[in-house]
Amino acid sequence: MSLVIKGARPYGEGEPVDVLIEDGVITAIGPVSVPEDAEILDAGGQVLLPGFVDLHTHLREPGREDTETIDSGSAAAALGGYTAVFAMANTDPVADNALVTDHVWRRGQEVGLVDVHPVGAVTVGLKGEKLAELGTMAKGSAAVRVFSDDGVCVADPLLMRRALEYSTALDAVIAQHAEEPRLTVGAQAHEGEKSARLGYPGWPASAEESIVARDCLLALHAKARLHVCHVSTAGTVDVLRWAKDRGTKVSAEVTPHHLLLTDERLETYDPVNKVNPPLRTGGDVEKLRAALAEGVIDCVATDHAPHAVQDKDTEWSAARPGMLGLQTALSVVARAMVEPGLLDWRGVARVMSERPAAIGNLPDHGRPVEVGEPANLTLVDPAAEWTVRGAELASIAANTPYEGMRLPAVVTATVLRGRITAREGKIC
Ligand SMILES: NC(=O)N[C@@H](CC(=O)O)C(=O)O
Ligand SMILES: [Zn+2]
Ligand SMILES: [Zn+2]
Repeated sequence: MSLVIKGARPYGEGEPVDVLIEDGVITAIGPVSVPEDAEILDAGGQVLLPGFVDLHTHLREPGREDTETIDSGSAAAALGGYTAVFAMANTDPVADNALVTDHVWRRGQEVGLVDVHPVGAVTVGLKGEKLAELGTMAKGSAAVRVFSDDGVCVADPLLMRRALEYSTALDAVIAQHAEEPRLTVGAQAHEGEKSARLGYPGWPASAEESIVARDCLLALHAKARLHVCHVSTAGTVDVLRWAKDRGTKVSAEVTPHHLLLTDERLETYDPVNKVNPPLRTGGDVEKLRAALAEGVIDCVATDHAPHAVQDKDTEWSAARPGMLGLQTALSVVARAMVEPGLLDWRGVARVMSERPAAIGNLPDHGRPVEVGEPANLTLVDPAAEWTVRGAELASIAANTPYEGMRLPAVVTATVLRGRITAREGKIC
């Protein structure tokens, strides 16, 4: 099986080249002689990047298949340019044992559109009381290497310390949803001028920053790897910089929505804007963008969080937090980072593919677009624009905060191990 991508610009640099892919591996770059049986993908000078890797997605299977399944979520991922995603453990039942994590992995391979790597829960039932069997999940067919109680924080410092210590023997990383629960009881929105004026109970920046600081110290002393989920405040950036400077093995992600949207959206009272952690201020957004450009924040992760209409389109306080993200991530990053000149396409490859693949221990993703490398690739038309319509996205749920927005940059094809999984907005 061979595929030729004709006239693509790797990383958006230089003159267009042809890329020959045989048996899932890039075998030639340049002007290539096209094998007779080869499939042709005409790139027309578009940008060729390594396939995107999402460290943080909620696929809702098992348990809430009315909002997303591994099937529908894989389609959304492929259409968004992803070749690998990490599916969070807050399903029902919780992915706190190898039975569930192996099921998620197997189902992802059956669907075959994207590698679905299950995240294992840190604690049994996400209850924060006792450690789950991390070792059994690591040894299963899913070979789990990322553990997280995302949705809730591992708040108990002793449990967090034990999880970090235990993870070192598994070469795993603990991904923390940093939210001190005692500081966010009843919280509904970023605690600030907007929430005060509009009457939303506040979610203070310090609830995130205090946990990140604590966990960085625990990780440093345990010589363990910590990953901070969905960084949302300027203060967290300062803590991360301080921790990295002292040699802490800490990595961090930021979501597309925290790079683009602010608590100005609270004015609408529309729960489509409700998310955890909450949308912050313009000043936070500016600092998050700079930190991502600089590398203090390592990568972009979507925190794709589908919710049913009845759980979302209700009064603000009753609505579930979370937003769709897989199919809009690239375009939002283009708007927030590429258009203002904070990242070029090589930088996009770094934050959406290379760094997340390295953090998630995926040897075959996030690799350079070079001969001998696995053909996990994404083709992007940087000049195109599109209008977001929740109903037209591949997800079962439709809770996008970008409804009706015109966004730059379109994913025109995704290639997984040499096979086209998505092309011109359609699943292959
Ligand atoms: N981000 C959210 O607002 N919601 C996530 C949970 C989480 O990421 O904390 C969800 O599972 O819906
Ligand atoms: Zn979270
Ligand atoms: Zn999440």
